[in-house]
Amino acid sequence: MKKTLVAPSILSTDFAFLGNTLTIINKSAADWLHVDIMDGLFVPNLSFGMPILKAIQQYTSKPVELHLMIVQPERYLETFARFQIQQITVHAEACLHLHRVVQQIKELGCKAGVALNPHTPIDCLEYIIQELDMVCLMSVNPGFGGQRFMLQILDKIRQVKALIKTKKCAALIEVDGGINKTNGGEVVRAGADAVVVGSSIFDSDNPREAIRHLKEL
Ligand SMILES: O=C(CO)[C@@H](O)[C@H](O)COP(=O)(O)O
Repeated sequence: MKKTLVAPSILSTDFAFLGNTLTIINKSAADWLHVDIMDGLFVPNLSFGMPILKAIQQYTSKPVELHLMIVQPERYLETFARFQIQQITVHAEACLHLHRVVQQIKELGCKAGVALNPHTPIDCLEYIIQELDMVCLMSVNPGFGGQRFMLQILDKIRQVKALIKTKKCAALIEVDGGINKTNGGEVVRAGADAVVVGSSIFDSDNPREAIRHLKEL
């Protein structure tokens, strides 16, 4: 049976022990590392920038997905791509010309993902989904870890799944925010290929085991 792809979000880890956390993730069944970059404008929070990203790259053995919660992310794509990032995910709401940004990401040799805030309808994907490696559906308002999963996103997952089928394309569906072992099964049954999980992994006594359980969703 197909296993769920699991991307631990390091937003809710203790940064004083970032090296230890990365070692745990390296030894786990996690499929990639989800790294949230926030600008304090697109979302009401700041996370981290290039120095931390450099440190992450030195210690992780997992592919890295950068989730850019920043306005006009095209300003930083080249700089980010230098960190051997596997995928860059930008918000449709934050790009003036989404298609151009997706092209730029691909020209830089990275996979391209587009994230949608919970309230954003999926219409904006219709003429671009064929070119995407991934659609990231936010199931919380972006900016903070530890929030409650928004149930209405289950329907949105089904809608994107149907769009992918209609367009006969290969984009994966990633769902991000408030996911745990209790609600995760429903998220996967609705059509998610990948889940981004922060608190439920890093608040547990055994993050490696928590990741293993999520893979069985
Ligand atoms: O992007 C975000 C929040 O903005 C997410 O990646 C969260 O960091 C996931 O953490 P939990 O909701 O699982 O705590």
